[in-house]
Amino acid sequence: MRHILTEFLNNKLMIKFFKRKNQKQKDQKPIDQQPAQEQSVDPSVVDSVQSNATPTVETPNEPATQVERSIEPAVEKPDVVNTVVPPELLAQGVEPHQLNQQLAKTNDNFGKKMKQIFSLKKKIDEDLFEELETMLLMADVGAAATMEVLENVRKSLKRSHLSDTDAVFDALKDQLTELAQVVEKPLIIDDSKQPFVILVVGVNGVGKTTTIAKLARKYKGMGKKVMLAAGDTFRAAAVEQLKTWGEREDIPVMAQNTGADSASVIFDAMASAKARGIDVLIADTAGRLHTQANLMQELEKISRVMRKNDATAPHETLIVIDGGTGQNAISQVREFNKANLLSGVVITKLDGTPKGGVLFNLAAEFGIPVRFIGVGEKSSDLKPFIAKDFVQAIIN
Ligand SMILES: Nc1nc2c(ncn2[C@@H]2O[C@H](COP(=O)(O)OP(=O)(O)OP(=O)(O)O)[C@@H](O)[C@H]2O)c(=O)[nH]1
Repeated sequence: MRHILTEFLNNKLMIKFFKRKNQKQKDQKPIDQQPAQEQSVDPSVVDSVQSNATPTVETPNEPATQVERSIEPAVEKPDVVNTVVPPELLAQGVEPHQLNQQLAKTNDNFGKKMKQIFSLKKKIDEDLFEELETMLLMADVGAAATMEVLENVRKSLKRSHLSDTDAVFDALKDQLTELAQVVEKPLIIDDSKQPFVILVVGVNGVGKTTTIAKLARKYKGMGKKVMLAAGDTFRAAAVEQLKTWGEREDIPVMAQNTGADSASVIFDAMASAKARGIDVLIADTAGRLHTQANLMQELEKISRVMRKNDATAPHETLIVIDGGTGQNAISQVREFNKANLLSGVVITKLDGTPKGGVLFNLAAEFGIPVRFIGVGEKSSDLKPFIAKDFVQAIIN
């Protein structure tokens, strides 16, 4: 029901936007009479999306014990944020991180566009709000989130009785942060679960295998005993990929032949993990197409079978989505969420796309915690999601 409403709002807003655009074109003065920046909102951003990275797996190659570090020292870049991470998250390996460079393409759609808009609009009027609405829609924020955020900006301006455009800029940033905070719930490994089981789902090519590798290395680096289960039994290549990677990293991988029952591979892996005192078991699943209902049923079956081993498993069901696919990623979450099994999201490839606004869309529509964001191919490029850092990186 909610997505029908969202689509309706989307259509309504887009129609309104294009009507406005046409009207503006009619009203437009000849280009040479306009200040150069007046063409600030560039619709071409919609088409300027980077294509997905080539779907070959490149596994990380730093030593497993390497602790994740920020890429650049904060002191050299005044824009860079250093978040104070609560001690309980630090204990889980969550560190302050700097994202400005990695999210530069999304920044083009937010920070830069906002600065353009505010450099031209010196008073708060409907025109300013229309420009902001256009900007947010173009940045993949989605209709429902756009309306919610702008409505809250209006309310906060009313409350604070502020009437300068700087206040709008700040209010918009605050509202985007508030929305992103809804999904800021880093994954905490519950040590009382032996093993803590993470089931990883998502369609082919989104970066699932790479994410599993990054997670395994991260937890191993934190001193945990990690095991992988090659539950994608549809494709021999997927099993081989995990096995080769596991051998190289000295991480055990439980696998059976192609065509084996995925639920039984994961069930056996759980039993073996228990016997070997493994702390974290990460189970891969087939890159099932969300349109294939039988594959969804299989996912439900995997969860059911896991519970025979441990009534509380899986302790985390993570969907991996490719941030560069925008609305498509939203549809994937919607489909997978029909079985109501998802407990976390990983958004990959945010470094190669201007579509990072999809995160707000996700937050407004589903509210499922975004556990990690992928901002590069190295294992250290899988970052716990911290809303303030994210917003500061895309609006600075
Ligand atoms: N730039 C960038 N590339 C990434 C990121 N995450 C994954 N990739 C790349 O995306 C490609 C696909 O990743 P895979 O892990 O093979 O994706 P998959 O979902 O397992 O795909 P299948 O093996 O086809 O099921 C690889 O080239 C990865 O290196 C990321 O956060 N940023």
